[in-house]
Amino acid sequence: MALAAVGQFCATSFVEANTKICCGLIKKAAERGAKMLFLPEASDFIAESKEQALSLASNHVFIQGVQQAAKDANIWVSVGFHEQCHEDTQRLFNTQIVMNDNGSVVAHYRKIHLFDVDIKNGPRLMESESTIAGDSLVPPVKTPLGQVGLQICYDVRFSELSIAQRRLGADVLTFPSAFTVKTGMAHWETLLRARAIETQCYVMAAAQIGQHNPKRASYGHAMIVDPWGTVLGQCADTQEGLAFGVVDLDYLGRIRQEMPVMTHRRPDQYQ
Ligand SMILES: O=C(O)CNC(=O)[C@H](CS)NC(=O)CCC(=O)C(=O)O
Repeated sequence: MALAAVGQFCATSFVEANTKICCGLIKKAAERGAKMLFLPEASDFIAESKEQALSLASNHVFIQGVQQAAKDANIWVSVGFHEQCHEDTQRLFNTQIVMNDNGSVVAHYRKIHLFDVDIKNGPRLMESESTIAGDSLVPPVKTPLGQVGLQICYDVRFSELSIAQRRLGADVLTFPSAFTVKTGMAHWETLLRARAIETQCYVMAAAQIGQHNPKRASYGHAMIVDPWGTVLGQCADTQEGLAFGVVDLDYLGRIRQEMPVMTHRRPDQYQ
């Protein structure tokens, strides 16, 4: 059994300020006894324009700061950030990394589903204009919580990816996010709990919250869901903070044994 934490805050275009907030959350999570902390998607910054994002991504203080904080606090950390691409200098990857309690990166995933949507009365976001889609599913990585499968935000809507992670051995699914307020109100908790229930995995959903800039706001409600679909912890509605939950792999094993949905699947019928 190990304690996990998810973080929630409002990133702006000030990379140093965002770094400081993340390092503070890392320290607090470790002081409370968490073995691993999950931070949101795009924790390094939320930019106001594509041009600003490209210029901010050249600043490497964020990852270095988070690595040092993880090492100092002796805690594993998952975090989302914008990653530069050497072949394409006009777009960035939307990336999640997992680092161990020494600050060394042990897993690296680039978001494969891009959020290109245009909803009546907002939001309209065209992620592919500024982001390069990743092209590989990353096998789960061994952590103090168990095997953690990496996905990001909008990926949560594509259940095939979660099923694939479960097949590869995931105990925990992670969705660092910056959900829009409108889609978050309608879908966020339902999607996360559905992924937890159908895969029988813990779900760690760190989230951005609040008004990042005049054009952009996020829903928040960072939460931890257990493999039965119970919400173990959820961040307060309006502020920066942490939520905690115990990951119990014996409980997870019992749920999988009592209702072995993975062995009941009939891919012969669905494909
Ligand atoms: O823009 C950045 O810098 C970081 N990237 C994001 O915040 C991404 C792309 S715009 N947001 C989402 O995927 C929201 C998904 C969502 O809200 C839903 O699925 O309903």
